[in-house]
Amino acid sequence: MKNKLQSRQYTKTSEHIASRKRPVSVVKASTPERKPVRRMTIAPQTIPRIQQKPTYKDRRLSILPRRESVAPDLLQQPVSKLKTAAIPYNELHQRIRVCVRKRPLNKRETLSKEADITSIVGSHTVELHAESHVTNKDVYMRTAQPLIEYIFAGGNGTCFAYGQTGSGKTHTMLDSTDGLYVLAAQDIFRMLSQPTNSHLSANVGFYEIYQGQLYDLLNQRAKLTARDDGNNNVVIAGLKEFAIKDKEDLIAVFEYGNQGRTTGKTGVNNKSSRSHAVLQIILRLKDKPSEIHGKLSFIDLAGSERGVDRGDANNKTRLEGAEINKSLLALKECIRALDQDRKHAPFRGSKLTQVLRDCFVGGARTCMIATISPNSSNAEHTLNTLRYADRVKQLKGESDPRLTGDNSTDIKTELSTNRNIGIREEEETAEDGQSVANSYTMDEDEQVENLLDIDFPSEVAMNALNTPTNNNRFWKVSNDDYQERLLKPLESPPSEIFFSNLSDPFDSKPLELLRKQEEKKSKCDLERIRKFMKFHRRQIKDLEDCLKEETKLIAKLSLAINSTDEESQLEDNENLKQEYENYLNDLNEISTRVTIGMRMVQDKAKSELDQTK
Ligand SMILES: Nc1ncnc2c1ncn2[C@@H]1O[C@H](COP(=O)(O)OP(=O)(O)OP(=O)(O)O)[C@@H](O)[C@H]1O
Repeated sequence: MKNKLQSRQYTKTSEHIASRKRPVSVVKASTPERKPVRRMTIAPQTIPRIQQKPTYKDRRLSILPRRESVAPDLLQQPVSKLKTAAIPYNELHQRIRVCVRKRPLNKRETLSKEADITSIVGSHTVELHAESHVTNKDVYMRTAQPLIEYIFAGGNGTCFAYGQTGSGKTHTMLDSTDGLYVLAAQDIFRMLSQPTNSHLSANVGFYEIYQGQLYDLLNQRAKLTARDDGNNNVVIAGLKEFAIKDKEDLIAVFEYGNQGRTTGKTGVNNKSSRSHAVLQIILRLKDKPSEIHGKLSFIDLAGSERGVDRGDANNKTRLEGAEINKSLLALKECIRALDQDRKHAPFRGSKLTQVLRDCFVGGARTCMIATISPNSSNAEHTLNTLRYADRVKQLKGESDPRLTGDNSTDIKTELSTNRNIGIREEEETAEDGQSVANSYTMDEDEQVENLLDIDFPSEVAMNALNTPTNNNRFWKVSNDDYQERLLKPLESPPSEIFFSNLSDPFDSKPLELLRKQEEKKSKCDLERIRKFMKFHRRQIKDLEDCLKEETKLIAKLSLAINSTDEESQLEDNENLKQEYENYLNDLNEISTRVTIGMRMVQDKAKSELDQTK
């Protein structure tokens, strides 16, 4: 492979490849002794009920063919044939597709006799609910493959995996044997070999977002900047691309870049991604290589995690975890804004959302793969992921006939009309923001709390996995019949049952537990007040930090202005322009943080007020 690389366009980087025997920045976490993990156990008597309970079957849920029923040679066919053979045509016209994928129980979970409790989770708004026997190839057929034709028609496609740590995101997206990117490459090169596409060539770029900074994984981790090209497209300035001629080239380049990816060991995953990775396959016009014809991005998000998932993690891992959660919160905030049809979505809230912006707005096609773990101790994570998936699926735009299954619309025409459509990305103002998102100085517990607890109200929450909670935000029911069918059987034991290891679950004495719960309530009130005060203090501190940062920004810009020669050379002007642009970008980010923080206080205060009434 190396020879092949050297003989082709990789000669420039062959030294890098040769010199990089070890990953450049692999986080070498110590192998900590695992602390006992608080497990959520589900009382055995609830499990048969869960399994018997029929899944809520949604009309829109299309069940993936089982592995054995997928024609083995399906992938050998041209995509256009597949369009009619395996995938309904209108799927190409869906703006956002959502798939939920469950991984099998792992060895540790099997050994500790954890049950697979997710077989009943039917997320009724997603296109695909992939059980654990489903292969990457199967998932590919229903998610990324419909995007291939779209990028050849000149569009942008994005496929991203979201889920808790250890739930199978990397396995799905970036496995070097049958990750979605490998399967996509097969189809892309098959399409490229057709005479109609002889004017196109394929390139690859690969970068990661680590601790709020972009790093080029194919260029010695050079720092990168995300910019807007003025047409609502995100451009990663300085990203190094490599021309690729076949699938093997792509795998080689990927593996080279992947050595530089930041990974680390957590309590849940021995090789946990500590960064968000973005692999892009870019189609360019051969006679005008500066122009992008179409682009397909595979995004392997770092997993959401709680303190307990990190095991006995060192400080660095904890900080990484906090940053990961923060960026995922910012993503959630954008999805929320889009869903509420707000004029501005806070895409500048984090680097991740800046980069992901063009897969949610404009004419892009996006597919989200929500990965979930099957075991009971991850049930809350699982629910959270499902709520996320559900909310993404319900994004506005689906009702737009151009984005649903209007077969009469030619993809190319649609693309040209869609190109300039898009929600303008700007920082949100206090008036239109309705945020619960991030705060840059939240401690990690608070961040996790926000990520997991303040959530989208969703019907998905009404499945059997829902842990009973005092907070009834998730239990909004519009339809009596629905409540009758789904909620009633879930009138369940008190939440302690789900959180404590009962020696004999059949002797759980629910009445006694209820009494204890009542006793605890008065104590909780005081705790709650203290918790809120702590949260508020942190918000104030964050606000102060933001103001300090703004003052520094102005000082820096003044310095640049003062040191610019009045009869300036062209170069000086260029520098000043760049300085001013940086200043405005930074200011935007800080303002978003301030707005989000203030909104967060407002939301939380409101909810406290409701609870104290
Ligand atoms: N569908 C699957 N079938 C078989 N094994 C799987 C599947 N999904 C995940 N695994 C295995 O589970 C482990 C964790 O998966 P992976 O690293 O992909 O998780 P992740 O979601 O990317 O985690 P993190 O966010 O911590 O990076 C790996 O050993 C992987 O091989």
